[in-house]
Amino acid sequence: MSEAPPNIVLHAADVIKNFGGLRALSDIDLQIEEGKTHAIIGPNGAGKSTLLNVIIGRLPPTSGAVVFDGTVLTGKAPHEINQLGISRVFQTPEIFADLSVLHNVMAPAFARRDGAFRINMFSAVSRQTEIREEAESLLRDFGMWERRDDHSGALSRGDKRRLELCMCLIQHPRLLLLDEPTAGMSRHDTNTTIELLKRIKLRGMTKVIIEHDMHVVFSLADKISVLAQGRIIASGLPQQIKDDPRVQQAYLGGAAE
Ligand SMILES: Nc1ncnc2c1ncn2[C@@H]1O[C@H](COP(=O)(O)OP(=O)(O)OP(=O)(O)O)[C@@H](O)[C@H]1O
Repeated sequence: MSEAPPNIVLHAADVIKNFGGLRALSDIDLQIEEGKTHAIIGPNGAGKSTLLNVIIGRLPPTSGAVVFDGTVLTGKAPHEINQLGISRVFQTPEIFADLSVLHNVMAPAFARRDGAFRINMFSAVSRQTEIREEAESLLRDFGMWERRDDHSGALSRGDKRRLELCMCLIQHPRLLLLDEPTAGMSRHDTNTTIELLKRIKLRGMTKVIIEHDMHVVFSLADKISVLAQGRIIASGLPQQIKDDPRVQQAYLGGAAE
């Protein structure tokens, strides 16, 4: 019996991005399978953040298109793309510094995906209880429970990143984009985050992860694409990428870990 073809949830097709005379992305063809963790790696300046910004609508591609679950994202505003089920954890955490940790996690859940706002007080109250319980459970999972009433602006960089991850997860995205999710974390917090991201995977969430830390990449990725000078030079299973001489040449400086 032949295997069913994988469900491609996101497809960046023939994407080119120029900044003036600089070509940051060239002929990108990237397919992300549903339920998988796809890492994008590459040296500094390779175009990883630009690619993520094109996917989430922060940058328009010069040409080409990004399609998410049959919907063309190109031309849509970032909030519309978010409402379709794509969330992103940024390199610099974007949190509400004046709110408590718990309220930060609860806030994104009130922004309904269809943009509607319910005035029915009874459903609003029960919804609020539901959201609070889920936010509390996420904070427990992420080891942030003790800090739930703290002022978010006072958190360490690593804690802000974990907080932002909780803020994404409460939106139940279909696709989670992680831009260096463990940057600024201690090795212990990095390992805790790896374990949590593995658990999210068990819930079937698709993830695209940009990461410099090879320990994180090889702990999490089902598939890896390597960007160098704006082009995808290799795409495959982690072991294939490790063994690929082009990757060792371009990214790992001639010696894979
Ligand atoms: N807004 C911009 N305007 C002009 N050039 C840009 C802009 N954003 C990125 N670039 C350039 O595009 C290229 C790709 O940058 P990008 O930040 O996407 O790389 P990266 O792989 O994410 O790098 P890093 O790992 O250092 O974050 C670089 O040459 C960068 O200088």
